[in-house]
Amino acid sequence: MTERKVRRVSLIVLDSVGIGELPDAADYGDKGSNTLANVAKAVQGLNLPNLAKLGLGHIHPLQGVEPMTNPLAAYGKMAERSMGKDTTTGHWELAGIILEKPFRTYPQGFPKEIIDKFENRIGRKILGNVVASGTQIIEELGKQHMDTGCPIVYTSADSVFQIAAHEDVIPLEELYRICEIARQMLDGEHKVGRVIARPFVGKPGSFQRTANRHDYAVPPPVPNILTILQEAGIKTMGVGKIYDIFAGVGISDTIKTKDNMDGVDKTIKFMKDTQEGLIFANLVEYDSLYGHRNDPAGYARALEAFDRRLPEIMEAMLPEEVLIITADHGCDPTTTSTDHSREYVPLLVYGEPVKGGVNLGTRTSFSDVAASLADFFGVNLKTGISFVPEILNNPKD
Ligand SMILES: O=P(O)(O)O[C@H]1O[C@H](CO)[C@@H](O)[C@H]1O
Ligand SMILES: [Mn+2]
Ligand SMILES: [Mn+2]
Repeated sequence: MTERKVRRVSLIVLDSVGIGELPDAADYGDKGSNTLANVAKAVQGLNLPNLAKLGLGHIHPLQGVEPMTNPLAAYGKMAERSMGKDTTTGHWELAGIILEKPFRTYPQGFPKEIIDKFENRIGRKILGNVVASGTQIIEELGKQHMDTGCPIVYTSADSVFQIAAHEDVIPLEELYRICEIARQMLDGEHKVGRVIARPFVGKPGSFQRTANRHDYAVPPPVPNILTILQEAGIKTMGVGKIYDIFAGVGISDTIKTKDNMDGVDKTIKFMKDTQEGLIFANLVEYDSLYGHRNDPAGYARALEAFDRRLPEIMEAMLPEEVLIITADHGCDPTTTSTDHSREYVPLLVYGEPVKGGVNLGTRTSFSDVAASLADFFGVNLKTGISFVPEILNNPKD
């Protein structure tokens, strides 16, 4: 057991904010993807003065983001070691879980025997069973769904079984129940990463998805850094999707969010209310509203909105606190693909305990974050390489 070095760590995941193709990106159809750099180019330069001050411009050339002299944070980028590019795999690796076997995906839809069994169990036929973008598939099949009462099943490049239904046709309660049936069924050989309820409202031509989305994840392997911290009596607080991504395992407290700015508000609320532990936040809109929807201008605005809130987050920090800003995969909105991209993620580590300006280089796994959390909190974890020795101010040894 090492010595505890900080009181609190705030770990903020900017969902899908990748920073350049991984060496094996071509295997995933993602050659040339670079979410941050391509968004910056598409809008002729990003206005991110606060992230620039931390050192974002040192990680990769980004139009409009200068590499400042004396950056306040230690900076680098991380490769994903697990074979995947989905949210679950990315977050689990940040928590020290390396998936040897990727979650199974269904580029041709789900096998007949699964669909037959599912239809029998829920007492309704289904529509779709294809790879699709969620907003497009409800436009395409929404009317037929309303006429027949058949839910729409679709998947993506991620390991997901998504069920879309109009809230007036299949009430939420029933939608959640049929998702639980799917979750139960999709085990063993067909253990998909997530079953997702995708309710929507409105009329044909103007359907809108609602905030009643619900994710049913497979529970993560243990131990991981969250369960280890919890067992050591260190509180773990999830903001936004974190609780769902870990199926609640290793999460002491959780708070839901409406959007990115609410995610920042709730993160700051935890920072004000709790004096110690890990605050683990996910800001999902980069991915859900802009990355998957191929909207670089919206993506840029959302990055700039976060940047404007960064000083508030920094002010809420304790003297013995470290802020880590990173991501879970890419989702380049400038490529034709509407799916995630296999990318490096940025790494910024800031706070009084940390030496600014240290180049943390190219890390071989996201699990270096977990190893560093273990190091900061003085607990043991066997995965990843801690960057704490490289950045700690006045190590007490
Ligand atoms: O296109 P929509 O429905 O937003 O779905 C996207 O969101 C899913 C889960 O985050 C991904 O697998 C992708 O399919
Ligand atoms: Mn994600
Ligand atoms: Mn996504």
